[in-house]
Amino acid sequence: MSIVLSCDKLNKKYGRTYALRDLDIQLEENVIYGLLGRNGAGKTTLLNIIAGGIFADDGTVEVRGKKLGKGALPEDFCFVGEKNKLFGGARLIEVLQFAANFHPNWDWTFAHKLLQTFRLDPNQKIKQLSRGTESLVGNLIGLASRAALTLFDEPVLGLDVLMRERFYKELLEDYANHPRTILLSTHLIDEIAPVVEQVYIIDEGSLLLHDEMNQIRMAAHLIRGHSDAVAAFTEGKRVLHTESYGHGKLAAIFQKLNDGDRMQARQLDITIENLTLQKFFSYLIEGGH
Ligand SMILES: Nc1ncnc2c1ncn2[C@@H]1O[C@H](COP(=O)(O)OP(=O)(O)OP(=O)(O)O)[C@@H](O)[C@H]1O
Repeated sequence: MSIVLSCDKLNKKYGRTYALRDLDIQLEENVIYGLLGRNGAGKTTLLNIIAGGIFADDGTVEVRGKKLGKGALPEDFCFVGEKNKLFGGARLIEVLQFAANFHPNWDWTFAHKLLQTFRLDPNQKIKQLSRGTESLVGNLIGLASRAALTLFDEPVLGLDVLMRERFYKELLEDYANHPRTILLSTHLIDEIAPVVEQVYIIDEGSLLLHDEMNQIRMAAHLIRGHSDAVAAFTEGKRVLHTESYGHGKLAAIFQKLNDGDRMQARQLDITIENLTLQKFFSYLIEGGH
């Protein structure tokens, strides 16, 4: 598969704080990625560097094998930022007409459908929109642009459940017909689990994990049983977190289990459950360094 975007050893410091530290990220063609990290992990900094809004102190960004110069934008690219800088005095339709000029694959039929789906009035002035509605305008542009590389920073922040669901549905349906590279940065981890194919998890500006969602699903487990049994079962496995209760213990592990492991679990009277992505993320951040 070909690489669309490659960030190599990105560093960005604000005073003494590292916003990014030796961060490597590679995005392949036609994959939906999740970019996960707690507050201040460096997600927005990374996206802003790719989008040319700020400069890295060190490291490179390459788009389709070509180094991105200072201030240059990737070709056929759309960045939907957390704070949309849309023109307050303009009407929504004017903003869409402006955006359409920048995106060679812009689809007006899809844009009009999204106006209805997101219940947006094309004649309304941007400054009259609520915060959530303004996010929807950004999301509409991100989807209708059909850019080969689309980055969304917290796209569902401030949206109600119905609109969040509509956004994910539209994204998945359109992606199925028009595959492209999409990266979604978000806090709402369990919500994006069914949407994304791969995740990058960053913490304190560094990469903690890059994996396919399917691999995570197959390897993230919660083990429960007698303390000695859990200790015996988890020996040699990657343990992210343990907790004791009475004579019992639970352990969060990140390890694919084979038939032998499952037989051992039965013999030791141990139960195995799948971890949600949210739980896996918390345990990984707390103890997985
Ligand atoms: N302009 C700035 N001046 C000083 N420090 C900054 C600036 N922008 C970001 N930082 C710091 O850099 C680090 C990374 O911030 P960033 O906004 O990239 O994180 P984030 O993962 O997007 O967080 P959130 O999910 O809360 O939006 C944080 O410690 C933040 O305080």
